[in-house]
Amino acid sequence: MKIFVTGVAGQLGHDVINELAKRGYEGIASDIAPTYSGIQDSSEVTQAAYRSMDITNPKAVEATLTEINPDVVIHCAAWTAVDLAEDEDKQEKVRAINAGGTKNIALVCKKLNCKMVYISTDYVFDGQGTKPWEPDCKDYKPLNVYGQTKLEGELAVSENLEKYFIVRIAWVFGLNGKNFIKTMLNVGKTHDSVRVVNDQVGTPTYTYDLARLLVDMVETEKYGYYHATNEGGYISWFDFTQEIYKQAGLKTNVLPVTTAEYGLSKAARPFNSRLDKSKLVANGFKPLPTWQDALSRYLKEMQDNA
Ligand SMILES: NC(=O)C1=CN([C@@H]2O[C@H](COP(=O)(O)OP(=O)(O)OC[C@H]3O[C@@H](n4cnc5c(N)ncnc54)[C@H](OP(=O)(O)O)[C@@H]3O)[C@@H](O)[C@H]2O)C=CC1
Ligand SMILES: Cc1cn([C@H]2C[C@H](O)[C@@H](COP(=O)(O)OP(=O)(O)O[C@H]3O[C@@H](C)C(=O)[C@@H](O)[C@H]3O)O2)c(=O)[nH]c1=O
Repeated sequence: MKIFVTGVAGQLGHDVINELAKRGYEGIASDIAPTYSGIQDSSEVTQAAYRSMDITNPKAVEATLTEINPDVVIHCAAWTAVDLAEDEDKQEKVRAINAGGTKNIALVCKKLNCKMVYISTDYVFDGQGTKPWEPDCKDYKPLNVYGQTKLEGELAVSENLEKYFIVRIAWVFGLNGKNFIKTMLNVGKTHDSVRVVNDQVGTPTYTYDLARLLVDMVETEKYGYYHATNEGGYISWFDFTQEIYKQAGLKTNVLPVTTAEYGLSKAARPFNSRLDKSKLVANGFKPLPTWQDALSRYLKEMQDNA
């Protein structure tokens, strides 16, 4: 199988290419930079075949994908800076990447009759109530520009293709790129205490674990919508921070606050980001390990790469 992966200079794409290499598949890595610009951790992705491609350029997407003619595209590239996406002067670019870029890829996948995986987010929902969101629920109501444009990307895939997987994930952490854990470790080293919201509830996703599931998926024809995060239960960002400091051996005091009390975010975020993952097991896929276990392996991975 030949698999084209976008967003390899980010968290998830990096681990997807490494998972493909581990399993003997031909992975072609892509991002917007002229050459691979992710972490130099001497893993396979640093040596993989690489194609620079701006997903917002339809001609470039058509030419690159047609030349490569992959069996599968795993589309991980996105604009992921949630607060910044709210800025009036950024919104056009955010939409061009998350919605337009995804449509460009979907249209070529249709022509080539190849499978497409689109990675989406808990932020397509409004977070009302406490019931976990099911993957086939259509009550979309994004609260922010990032979520709205990711939803537009989902629709571009589902309206144009039949051979697709739309996989919604949440609260992502991986070696290569920015995430909440890295932010909290930095804050923890310089502050005695930190305020963290305890009214937004979800479950983190470790890119290393998710990459395994995504490759399992593309080996099948079990198309459709899925939710995938680590197991281990639903938690708040406050709970997550407490466990991060505990496992990292930091003594920083974590103070629980409501989103209103925190007051520093530009973008509104869903309170209820609980994702129902039962469809994974129902369709024969192996769930991810617990987030507590994932966090411990991640802290070790970071230490080994320091
Ligand atoms: N991070 C999270 O918490 C979550 C992420 N997701 C989704 O998961 C997927 C993977 O996320 P993650 O790995 O964290 O993302 P990252 O932000 O780490 O990586 C995204 C990559 O896409 C690249 N990119 C941006 N614009 C373009 C473009 N025009 N053409 C080509 N590449 C481009 C970025 O490059 P550059 O940095 O130069 O802009 C970056 O390297 C995304 O679809 C995201 O929406 C879902 C839920 C949570
Ligand atoms: C840094 C910080 C954040 N927070 C809050 C802000 C926010 O509500 C929550 C998480 O902060 P972040 O900035 O990491 O959140 P955010 O960037 O919104 O994370 C989201 O990213 C996108 C890409 C997704 O798709 C989502 O699944 C989710 O992972 O924690 C605190 O309460 N205290 C703090 O010190």
